[in-house]
Order: sequence, then C-alpha cells, then structure tokens
Amino acid sequence: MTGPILEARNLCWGPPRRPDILTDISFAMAEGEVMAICGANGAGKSSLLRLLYRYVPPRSGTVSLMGRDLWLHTARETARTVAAVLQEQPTDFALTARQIVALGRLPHRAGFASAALRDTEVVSAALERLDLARFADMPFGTLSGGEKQRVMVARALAQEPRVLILDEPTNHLDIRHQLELLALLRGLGLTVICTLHDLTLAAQFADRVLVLADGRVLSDGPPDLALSEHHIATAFNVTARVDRSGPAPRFSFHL
Ligand SMILES: Nc1ncnc2c1ncn2[C@@H]1O[C@H](COP(=O)(O)OP(=O)(O)OP(=O)(O)O)[C@@H](O)[C@H]1O
Repeated sequence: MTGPILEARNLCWGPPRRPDILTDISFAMAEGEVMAICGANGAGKSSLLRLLYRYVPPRSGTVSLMGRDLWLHTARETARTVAAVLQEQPTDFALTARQIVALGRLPHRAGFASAALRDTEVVSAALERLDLARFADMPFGTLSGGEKQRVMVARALAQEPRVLILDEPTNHLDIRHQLELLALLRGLGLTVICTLHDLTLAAQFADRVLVLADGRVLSDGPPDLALSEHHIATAFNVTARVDRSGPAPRFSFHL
C-alpha cells in the first residue's frame, strides 16, 4: 500500500466532562516504521495509545487504519490488523501461557470452529520467538513478571498483526530481555508504536521518536532530532546532556 498504514489527524481526547488531556495530535506511520513515544508521567502516552488501538474514540479528529476511519472498522477487523500489548495483564491466572497466547488467534477464527492446525503452529512459533517454550504449559499466574510480559508479546504476535502497539513493553524485563525484545520488534517488519521511558533504548531502537508534553506533540522525528537536549529539558523538566560521541547516544540528567 502507498499511503500511511495508520494516521492520526488532529486528535483531541479527554475523560468525560473534563478538559482535553490530548490536544491536536497528528502523525502518519508508513508500513514497517518503528516509533517510540516518550514523555513524562501523565503526558498522555497511554491515553494516546488507547485511541490508536480502538479502545476509546477521540473527542475530535480521526485515526485512520489503511485509509479508513478506525471506528468504521469492526473491533474484530481491527484486531486482525492491530495488536496491543498493555500494562494490564490477564487476571485468569489458571490459564497456561500457551492458552493465553492462543487467545491471540481469536480474531482469525471463523465462528466457533475449533483451533486449526495453523493456529497451533502460529502459537508455538510465537512462544519460541519469545523464548517461552519451557514455560508454555505452566499456569500464567506462576510466571515471573518478565515471563508474563513476554507471554503478552507472544499473544500479540499470534494475532499476526500489521501494526503492533505496546505500552512500556520493557517493564519487568532484565537488560538482556529488554534488548532482545526490542531487537525482535525491530526485526518483525511490522509497524510498531511503543511507549518507552528509557530514552537510550528509544534512541537505539526507533526510526522515529514522538515526544509528548502535556498532551501535545513536542517533537517528532529521527531520535537525534526528537530527543535533543532542549526537547528533553522541556518534556521532563530536567537539565539534560546528550553525548553523541559513541556508537549510541548517552543521556545524563540533572535536576
Ligand atoms: N479515564 C480517565 N479519567 C481521568 N483522568 C484520566 C483518565 N485517563 C487518563 N487520565 C489522566 O490523563 C493524564 C495522562 O495519563 P496517561 O496515562 O495517558 O499518561 P502517561 O503519559 O501514559 O503516564 P505514565 O508515564 O505515568 O504512564 C494523567 O494525568 C491521567 O491521570
């Protein structure tokens, strides 16, 4: 396809009877692009993601998926194209990791047909990719925080989406699994939108960084431009230094 796969146009949103929390947010994602969303606590990152995966409609403005308003797609159609990995996790702790990952196949199932062979294969492949094969048949509730997080990413991959939206996916992950997850996300060839608190990871991993401040786009562009000392200082209310002399930028912050 030639146009953007996902486009936000002049999005505004706020909770019912409250002022806007997100104001006039616009950006377009080309297929395969990887974008990190950064910003201070309360800047509106999770709220923006909720508009993008069709959980809440914007107050004004539109989100288009493959050129069509997201709210003209059914929830099921959207789920075949867009998968989300959120901070909240399932509470059905008795399900095994494999059963949770298999939930990702639901949008692709016709009626109540039992799981097809292909579903089983896709689920096993997703478990393998997230290094979860040995946990596959364990109850989700017994897994560590990081293992649970990887199960949620595997579930999203089992959905075979074209757009993957992740809210702080590196939370709970040790350093190796953080790097592995971000390398995996980059290597999928999917359109990825991901909130990240770690600016070093954002700069290493994303083609593009969108910095939100007080619900508005403060900067949007390649990491070197979007994560300038000035933008970081404004967004986080700190003094920032960025050392770009090495292979990856090094950030330091002071009050
Ligand atoms: N449904 C809601 N009702 C009332 N206030 C809300 C609602 N959703 C979000 N907010 C408020 O909107 C602001 C933005 O919240 P949001 O969770 O989007 O921030 P965030 O950038 O993801 O923050 P964090 O980095 O802490 O996760 C916060 O002040 C939050 O309290």
